[in-house]
Amino acid sequence: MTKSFTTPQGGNHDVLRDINFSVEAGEFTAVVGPTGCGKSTTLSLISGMERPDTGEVLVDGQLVDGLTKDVGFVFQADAVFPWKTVIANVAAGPRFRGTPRKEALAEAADWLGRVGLTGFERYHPHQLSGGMRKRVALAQTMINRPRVLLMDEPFSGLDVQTRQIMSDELLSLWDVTRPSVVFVTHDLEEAISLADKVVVLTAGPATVKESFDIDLPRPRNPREIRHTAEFVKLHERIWESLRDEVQLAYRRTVSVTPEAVTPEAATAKTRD
Ligand SMILES: Nc1ncnc2c1ncn2[C@@H]1O[C@H](COP(=O)(O)OP(=O)(O)OP(=O)(O)O)[C@@H](O)[C@H]1O
Repeated sequence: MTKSFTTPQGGNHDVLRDINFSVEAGEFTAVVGPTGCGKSTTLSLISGMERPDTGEVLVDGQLVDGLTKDVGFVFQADAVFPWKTVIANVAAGPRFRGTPRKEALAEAADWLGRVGLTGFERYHPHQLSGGMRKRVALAQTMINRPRVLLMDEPFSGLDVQTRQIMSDELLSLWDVTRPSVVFVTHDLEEAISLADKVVVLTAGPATVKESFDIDLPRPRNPREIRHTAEFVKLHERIWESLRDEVQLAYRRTVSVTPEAVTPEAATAKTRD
């Protein structure tokens, strides 16, 4: 698929160019690429929030044409309702679909147990730590049992230890309903430790540069697997592919002068 946006100057900014990859049912795919290359845009197209200019997104062979309940989304920012209690946040999806209140709350309590938040049902999100709010967001999404789970840097903003604990918990939750996952991250170690496949995107316009199978054993402890020789070898191979794109994207940002601030101008400048 291809996607362009109109720039504030009225020009055309090609964000995705012939991007093409598939995720098998129940597969965990991580997408890495330099900053600003089009990763979030890719997720918006898969979710149906945005439409591609050319090409199409298929989920289970069905054309994606707008948001569906089969696709769940966890963003960088916590998408929880600040005025609702933790349990009401998690019960929101089933309630919205018409599940009776008592049943929805029982189901929500169950999911809160799975993410280690039993006892915090009556708290409000601002009374929780960042890691706990992420757990609420995960339970809020997983309770809907999406067949496809899209995650956009879900653990950014958390400290390193909490991030690793959340990775661990994510894999345990994923095991419960086994959705197909597309997980966008800047962190290559995080990508390898979680995924079955890592897709490397080029500096924008994004296209798939290479795709790597991660044949590390499961069940996996994402904290411990990082110290194995197989992990280090995979990291070296994938970083080799990603490094050039990161450097290209970086050179573009530093070569943009105040009079050449449009993305097209920046691209033209670095490609001279
Ligand atoms: N709605 C929009 N209108 C105009 N331009 C947009 C829009 N959405 C994204 N862009 C542009 O598309 C490019 C890719 O953005 P995107 O957020 O997809 O990148 P990303 O790889 O997720 O970035 P990061 O890693 O920094 O989060 C950026 O240059 C951005 O400015």
